[in-house]
Amino acid sequence: MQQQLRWGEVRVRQPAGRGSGVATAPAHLVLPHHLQSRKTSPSEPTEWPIVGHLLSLAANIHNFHDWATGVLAGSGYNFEARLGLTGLRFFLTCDPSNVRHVFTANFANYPKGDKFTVIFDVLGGGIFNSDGESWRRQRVKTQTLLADPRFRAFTARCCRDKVARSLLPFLAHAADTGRPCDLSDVVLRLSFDMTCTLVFGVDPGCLATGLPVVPFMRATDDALETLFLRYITPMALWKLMRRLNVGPERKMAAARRAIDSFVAETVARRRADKAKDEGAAATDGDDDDSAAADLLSSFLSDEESSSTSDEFIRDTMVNFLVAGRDGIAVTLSWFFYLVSANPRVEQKLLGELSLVVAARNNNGGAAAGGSAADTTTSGSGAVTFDASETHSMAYLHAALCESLRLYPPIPFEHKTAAAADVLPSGKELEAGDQVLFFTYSMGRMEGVWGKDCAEFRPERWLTAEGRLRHEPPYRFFSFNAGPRTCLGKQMVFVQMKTVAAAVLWNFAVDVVTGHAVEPKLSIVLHMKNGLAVRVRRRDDVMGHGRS
Ligand code: HEM
Repeated sequence: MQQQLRWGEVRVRQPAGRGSGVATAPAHLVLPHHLQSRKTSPSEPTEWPIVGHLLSLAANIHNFHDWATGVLAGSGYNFEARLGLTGLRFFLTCDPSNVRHVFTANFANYPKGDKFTVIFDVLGGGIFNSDGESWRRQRVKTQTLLADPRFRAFTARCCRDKVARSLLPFLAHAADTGRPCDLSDVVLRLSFDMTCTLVFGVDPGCLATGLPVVPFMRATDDALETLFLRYITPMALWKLMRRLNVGPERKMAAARRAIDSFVAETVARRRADKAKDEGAAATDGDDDDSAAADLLSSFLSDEESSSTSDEFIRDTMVNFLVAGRDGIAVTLSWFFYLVSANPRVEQKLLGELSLVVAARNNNGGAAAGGSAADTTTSGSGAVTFDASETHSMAYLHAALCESLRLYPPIPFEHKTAAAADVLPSGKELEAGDQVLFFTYSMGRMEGVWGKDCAEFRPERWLTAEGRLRHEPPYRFFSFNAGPRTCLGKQMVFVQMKTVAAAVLWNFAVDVVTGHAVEPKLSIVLHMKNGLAVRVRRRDDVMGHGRS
């Protein structure tokens, strides 16, 4: 029987006198270098002639994040992916020393770059999409807006109210009917409503009864989905689709129209309200202390904003929306999934919450900084927690960090070298070389997080005294590192702890048996099949309730 040939091997005629027929010879003996398949370790994908690593990528695309993690683990945290004759190559890394170098030490050599700006055109000239002086100015302004004590108080209040008025009643209804729900959709709607309230001062009502389709939310979903396709499609091709208004680019154009018209209407309304308020204040001779604290209002009340174009305001607000809406939702989805699979952690979280409730009861029923009536029970009779109470919950904080380590909402970061450079791992980069930093993989490397790196173990974030342990951002990279570190980190913990505490205390969350939970291939680490769960009221959970 004729022997099956492997890729990269070729049949050669046996020289006369050594028998007839064909025999196989290693490709490197007969093919030019660029036509040979190459592989230096078993975990490394094979590099085929003409297509490079594309075949391996295509074969593993359904399991991309874990496959890439295996490749990086097997190749010492660094790997160069080459896409054959396209000439494209990407250096993949999850090496903390490379992160520290690129994001901090040699930050100036790694701007977002033109490619990012072109792909993410929906972000306009906003902070995510800018470099240099424009970025620096926007960062200072954003820092000021987010650090304003009025905005912080508004964030805590909005989140607690939304949890009490929408989330807990929704879950109570799901528990009473016993029907499963997609918790990842529920928290995405919650986070979209909260983020729109904080950014625009408008709650679009995505988490209303019946979970309605909200065109503005649908438009942002469509835009994010198309952005990922742009990332993996040759630029000339998606630009052609954009010109012809076909395929995903048609969806993107419609999404942009919907986003732009929502933002334009909201900005116009707010400018009109502001003019009215100023007119009234001039008549009364009174300054308005109760002015709205959302970011758009604060932005417009700034002196300079009267000369700021509507286009720039649109870009700024869309960037805030994109920053806020997915991170919280994605983190909470994975958090509830991990907690439901780890009863030991769940019990420790309930134990920590019991102490808060006991302290509240000793205090006459009032949470610190608020009255008992508006901070402890929602309309459905469920208990909510105030930011002043969740602030001290170190174990809950640690469990959220642990979730962010294993499932970072932004699973990879992309940088292009402006000038030639040598990375600490030894990799020599030329100007224009692209580097992909695999945050998802870094959270799963034994050399970085220890032998138990695959386990969900919040204790790794705590000192022996139970205080939070600081992890440098180049190891815990979920919020980025260096001068472009996430500006929303402090506020998202306030929001996520408020949501997580209320859900955990009032409900037991069980993932529906047989439901396959896996990451989606996207620029954001959503769940591919959602998170089908059943919720039960804690009061009804025998032998599993809180102490
Ligand atoms: C769990 C939730 C969140 C996570 C995991 C997260 C993570 C990140 C990451 C990885 C980046 C770097 C993105 C890049 O440059 O490619 C970033 C940037 C940023 N984040 Fe967040 N983020 C979250 C929530 C928020 C929220 C709620 C806000 C508030 C509006 C926010 C504001 C920002 C801003 C303004 C930047 C840009 C910083 C700059 O380029 O200088 N983030 N975030």
